[in-house]
Amino acid sequence: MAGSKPLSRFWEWGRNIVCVGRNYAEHAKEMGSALPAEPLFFLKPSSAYVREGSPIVRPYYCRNLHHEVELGVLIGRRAQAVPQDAAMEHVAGYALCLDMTARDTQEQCKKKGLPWTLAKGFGSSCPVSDFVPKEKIPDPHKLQIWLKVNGKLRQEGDTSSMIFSIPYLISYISHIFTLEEGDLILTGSPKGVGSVEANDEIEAGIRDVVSMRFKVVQGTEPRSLKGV
Ligand SMILES: CC(=O)CC(=O)C(=O)O
Ligand SMILES: [Mg+2]
Repeated sequence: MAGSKPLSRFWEWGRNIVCVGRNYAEHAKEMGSALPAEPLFFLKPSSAYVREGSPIVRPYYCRNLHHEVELGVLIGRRAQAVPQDAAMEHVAGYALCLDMTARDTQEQCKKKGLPWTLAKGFGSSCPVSDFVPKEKIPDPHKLQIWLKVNGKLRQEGDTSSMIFSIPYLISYISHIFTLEEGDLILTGSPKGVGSVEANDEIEAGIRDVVSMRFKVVQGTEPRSLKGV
């Protein structure tokens, strides 16, 4: 049961993972997407979580797995239709997160007008760092987030460049559905997203706060699905 586990192990709670897309202008540009007038968001299942020590598994149907480094905001208190000026009272803390994306699958989904679940919601699509209590981050809009693949810097972004601020996102989402204690909001990726292959090592961090490492492995097609 969710309430019996400490919030610092939020990945064990089985709560919602709410992802915001196109929240950095330069990332929207590199994807050839228009800037959103209102937040775009989608969900990952809670079984998408993966922690350091376990690998990121590239889905068998994916030929182009992309990394997206994002700041995660952990909800500490139920938020239902909260105004922006009260939104931060519902935050317990933060985590560094990856929104792993099967980019080729996503392109197909976009073309066919299908949801992004196959592209964004596969097992291990949400690697997360240790929990960082909010007292350790006086201003979440003044953080540098970065990501390296095999030691080479691929992404470096400043959370001050978000199009929609954290209070705006919490308020906006909480007017659509109730955010529960243990829910995590991924706030969107800065520019520099790119491919990873099996055996690559991803290292990512929030400068001076937290970092994490993950290995990528290739998933195999389940026998039972062959020919379906
Ligand atoms: C184009 C995307 O995949 C949107 C997204 O996830 C983002 O972080 O931006
Ligand atoms: Mg993303």
